[in-house]
Amino acid sequence: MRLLIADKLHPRAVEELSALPIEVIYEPDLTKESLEERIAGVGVLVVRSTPVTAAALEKAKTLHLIVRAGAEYQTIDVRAASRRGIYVANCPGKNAAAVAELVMGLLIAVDRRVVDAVTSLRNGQWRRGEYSKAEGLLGKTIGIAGMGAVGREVAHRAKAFGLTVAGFSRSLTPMKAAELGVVHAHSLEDLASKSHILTLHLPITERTRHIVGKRVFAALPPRAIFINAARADLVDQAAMREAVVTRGLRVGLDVYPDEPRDKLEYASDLFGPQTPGAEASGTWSPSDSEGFIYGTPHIAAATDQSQLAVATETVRVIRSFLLEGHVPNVVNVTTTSIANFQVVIRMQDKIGTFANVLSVLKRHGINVEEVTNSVFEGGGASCAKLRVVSRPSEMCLQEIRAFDEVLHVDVVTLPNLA
Ligand SMILES: NC(=O)c1ccc[n+]([C@@H]2O[C@H](COP(=O)([O-])OP(=O)(O)OC[C@H]3O[C@@H](n4cnc5c(N)ncnc54)[C@H](O)[C@@H]3O)[C@@H](O)[C@H]2O)c1
Ligand SMILES: O=C(O)[C@H](O)COP(=O)(O)O
Repeated sequence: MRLLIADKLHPRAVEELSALPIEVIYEPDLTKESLEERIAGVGVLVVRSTPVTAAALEKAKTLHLIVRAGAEYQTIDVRAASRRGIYVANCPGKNAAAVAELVMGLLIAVDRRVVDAVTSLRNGQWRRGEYSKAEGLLGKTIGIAGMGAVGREVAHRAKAFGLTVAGFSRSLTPMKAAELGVVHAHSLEDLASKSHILTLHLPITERTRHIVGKRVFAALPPRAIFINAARADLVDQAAMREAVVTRGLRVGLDVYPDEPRDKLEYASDLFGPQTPGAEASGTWSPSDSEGFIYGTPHIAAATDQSQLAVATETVRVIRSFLLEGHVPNVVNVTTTSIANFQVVIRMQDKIGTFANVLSVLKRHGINVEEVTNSVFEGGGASCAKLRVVSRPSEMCLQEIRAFDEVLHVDVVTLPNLA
């Protein structure tokens, strides 16, 4: 089987994967288009940001597994993969600490205007008076939108800074919030109204796209700090820029709607003065009463520690798939079965017995949802458990029992766990 790594992956993981019984091809510079040309004949695919499209999957006749070496999997057409029976897995939480570290870095950088202070020193200035004007963080409230892996890491660090933490998340109940030691918010606007600092750690979905707009910015107090190291499309960019001008919003970003891929240039007016008509010169820096935007070029997850953790998890997923047939962190296998009954069949472990049983079920119109088969020591007998939607009739069971190799047949009703 062939394993294609279509993005940069920590060298230690590439080395470990090469020790597995699989041919490893490392092509870190593949793009959406070139992946389409290289995917034929591949059994396992590893990607980070390289998109995996339905068109590529059309050509992936031998593909079994796609591993996204990162937190999310929006860059993969999971529906198209599911239609072809291809497993998709990710590496949840493995880069959370790195993202939280950058969030804290952006927070302090914004509050103290660190970037401008350094730029000023680089220009041979000593503007101690100007850069001594800062608000401080102690005792303020940080609102965390999305209390998943990253959100929790941010909460942990924020508490160490003497901040009160408030949280809003899909499954965060008041009781859960109390357990985590955070103030519960019932909506994003409620969170903003409770916070001096708002940081986003939500995934991008149909429900979260542009979830942060005018109303959320209006609910924040003047001169609030807003951090987005999650996804740019969570935010109405025009509303954010307007809040910088009208409410003195101070912003720290790691993600952008128009991030360049495969280019080293990024011409943007985001980091200069936001007031319409204001002159953007190389020496412009915001005053202590003005809103502004700081940014990093999508580097939140990019520490060596985090890349190694993600790569190690990638190896674990692939090793488990290859050696145990089990896919950890799989995201596209249904977790709710529609099966209502389990047919338990003990039989002699002989060629054709199982096929005979299946052909009887087929003749009686019984759809098998799941199958497990255990072979007993010595290899003489096996026990198959077939989960089915409808109860097989007595006649169907008698036909199965009639095979000489079938030792015992039973039907049990599955518990309804819903
Ligand atoms: N800048 C980077 O390099 C970088 C790195 C890692 C992750 N990220 C981004 O950060 C996001 C968070 O990462 P994570 O690892 O914490 O993910 P996660 O899945 O662990 O957490 C996401 C949280 O959002 C909540 N959520 C989902 N939909 C919601 C909704 N409609 N309303 C309210 N809450 C909702 C979930 O319940 C969960 O608690 C990722 O989705 C990714 O977009 C960015
Ligand atoms: O989703 C993620 O894990 C981050 O955005 C990091 O993406 P990257 O692996 O492409 O750096």
